[in-house]
Amino acid sequence: MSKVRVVVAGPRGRMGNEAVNLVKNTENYELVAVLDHRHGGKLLNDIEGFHGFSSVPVFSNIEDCFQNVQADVLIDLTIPEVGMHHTRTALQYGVRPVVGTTGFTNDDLQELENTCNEKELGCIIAPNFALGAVLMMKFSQMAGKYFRDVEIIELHHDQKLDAPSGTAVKTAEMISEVRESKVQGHPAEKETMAGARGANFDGMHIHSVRLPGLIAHQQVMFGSEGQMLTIRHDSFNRASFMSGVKLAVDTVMKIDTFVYGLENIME
Ligand SMILES: NC(=O)C1=CN([C@@H]2O[C@H](COP(=O)(O)OP(=O)(O)OC[C@H]3O[C@@H](n4cnc5c(N)ncnc54)[C@H](O)[C@@H]3O)[C@@H](O)[C@H]2O)C=CC1
Ligand SMILES: O=C(O)C1=N[C@H](C(=O)O)C[C@H](O)C1
Repeated sequence: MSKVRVVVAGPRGRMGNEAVNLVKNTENYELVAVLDHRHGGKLLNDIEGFHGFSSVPVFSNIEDCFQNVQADVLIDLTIPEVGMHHTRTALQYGVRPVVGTTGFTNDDLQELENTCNEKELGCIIAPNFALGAVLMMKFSQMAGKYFRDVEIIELHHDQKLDAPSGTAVKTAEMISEVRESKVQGHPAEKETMAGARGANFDGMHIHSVRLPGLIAHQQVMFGSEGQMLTIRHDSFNRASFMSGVKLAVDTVMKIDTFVYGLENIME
């Protein structure tokens, strides 16, 4: 069986670094290139912290990359604007994107879905690759059918750029598919300090906590008369995301559609 040829975008990042090691340590994967805006023209081996990658070229321009290297899958773990450009370009070159980068807009997602349909090419966008987090979202969706009052509290490290997290947005979207709409709290509720009630998604509130020491955590709280249900997931390291990245890479090779959320491919 031929190997899956993978390009990783963002190799020096916290997630990109884990993804490079995942590809390196997976027998039927081959790391054919990386995309890094600072080190184009080098070999990955020449970048501090990477050893044993003497045959892996670094590109700063994705077009150059796909014109020079044959790839099957792009794993993108960068920032939203760059991730969107990478994903669009990968699809144009027939390379299947697996995207963990968060912060894409609904318009971005719609555009990518349209392109995938047009090209009949697989693409997986997953706001969270941790299988436990995906279950946390699914369990929250189940609960949302019975509890209309929901507060989502996501907690992350203080280097995170986007708020609320992609996971919190996806959780709210999934709950709102089954929850009867409700504006929560007192009808006359007034914030005496802006932001006190967090972001508002269909009447549900989302609160973003940022602290050094945290990695990625979320709890979804459901309240009702005389009872409360809390569903919580914690990622204590970035390795927690890698089994989901592998599932996505393996799956994207077999599909020709657009998938938003790992829950759609977990059996
Ligand atoms: N789906 C999931 O399970 C997870 C998703 N994430 C998301 O993945 C993304 C990366 O997260 P981290 O690795 O923690 O961030 P990080 O800050 O450690 O890494 C960001 C990467 O983007 C690259 N980058 C930054 N600006 C760039 C530019 N202008 N052009 C090209 N590359 C650029 C950096 O070189 C770096 O490699 C974020 O969007 C984050 O929300 C993070 C953890 C899990
Ligand atoms: O930036 C992070 O760290 C994470 N980002 C993703 C998100 O925005 O949901 C996934 C996970 O929570 C870690």
